[in-house]
Amino acid sequence: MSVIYDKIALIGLGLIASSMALAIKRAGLAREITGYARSQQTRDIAREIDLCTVCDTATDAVRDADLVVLCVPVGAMAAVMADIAPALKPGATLSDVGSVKKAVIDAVGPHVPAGVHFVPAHPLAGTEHSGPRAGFAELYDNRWCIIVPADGSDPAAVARLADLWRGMGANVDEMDAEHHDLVLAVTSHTPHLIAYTMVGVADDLSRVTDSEVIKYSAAGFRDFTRIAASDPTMWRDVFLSNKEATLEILGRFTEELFALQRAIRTEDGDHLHDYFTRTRAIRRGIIEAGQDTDAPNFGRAVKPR
Ligand SMILES: NC(=O)C1=CN([C@@H]2O[C@H](COP(=O)(O)OP(=O)(O)OC[C@H]3O[C@@H](n4cnc5c(N)ncnc54)[C@H](O)[C@@H]3O)[C@@H](O)[C@H]2O)C=CC1
Ligand SMILES: O=C(O)C(=O)Cc1ccc(O)cc1
Repeated sequence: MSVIYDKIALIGLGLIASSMALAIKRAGLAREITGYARSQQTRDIAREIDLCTVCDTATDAVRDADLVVLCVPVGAMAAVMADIAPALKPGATLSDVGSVKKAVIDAVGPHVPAGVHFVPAHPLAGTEHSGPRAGFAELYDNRWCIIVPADGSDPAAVARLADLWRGMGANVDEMDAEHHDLVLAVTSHTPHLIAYTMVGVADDLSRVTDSEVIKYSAAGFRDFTRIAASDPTMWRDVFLSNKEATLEILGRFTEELFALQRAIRTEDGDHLHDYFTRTRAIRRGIIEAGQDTDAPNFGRAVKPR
């Protein structure tokens, strides 16, 4: 791989940015990587692990950068952008990795100076861990990165960012923001909410079940607890900023749940059997289509020890 951007600036040095820095270095995709995080502690850790050139202000990090990537929680993107906007180099590309796209485009877009190319993106890869120590170079290998070109995005800037993500190991697709947010509400956001709920229910019952919930956790519940350990700030922001699509999917989810609840109450075994037969076919279809790669879901990646 060869250099795609001379200088890349990563704002927010958590799981996603640190994995980007390691994947960029692995493939030699940039000559220089700078980074900034709000907390002194995070900057100190990033320096200690030699992640990138860590700056004490966001404006120092983005100065002269050819690509700036916002890697902060979705709700923090607008404020960060307002701070760095005057320091962006004309002709630079600005991107982000937020889990929601329409709200980010609406919040960040108005701050983007003329002459800066805004190309939002979202890598469909992550874990429940946070912070600069959580990153690993393989996180994006064989995962999807969805690029969501804003209206009037420069095709050359889009193609260059796609090359960067491919260089980091990802497969790249394009989608519009609204469609992205609906697809992610189904595949990621609502499942996270269900996991949070299930773990909350188990916790509410803990007086009755004592420690048995943990002791006898089968794989399904263990996955729920893993997901429910994800960063609370990040997920608060995801739900508040993908409100419409999440509520739409939750509405459908509760309708189906009530139908299953009724089938159990009325002992309608045919309903249950038909439903589970249908869902099994969906799972098998995913496997036959080769969509289920080494990890059973895109968030299953585990940091190699
Ligand atoms: N964690 C995951 O599995 C995935 C997360 N994302 C998205 O990536 C973004 C970053 O997530 P992670 O790296 O997981 O989070 P993280 O919690 O590991 O890191 C976030 C970083 O942003 C910094 N930060 C927070 N607020 C800030 C502010 N106002 N100004 C400057 N820095 C600030 C924090 O200090 C931290 O360094 C989020 O927008 C999230 O939606 C996308 C794909 C997967
Ligand atoms: O850890 C998991 O299971 C995930 O689902 C990771 C993840 C979280 C948020 C995203 O926007 C994309 C991927």
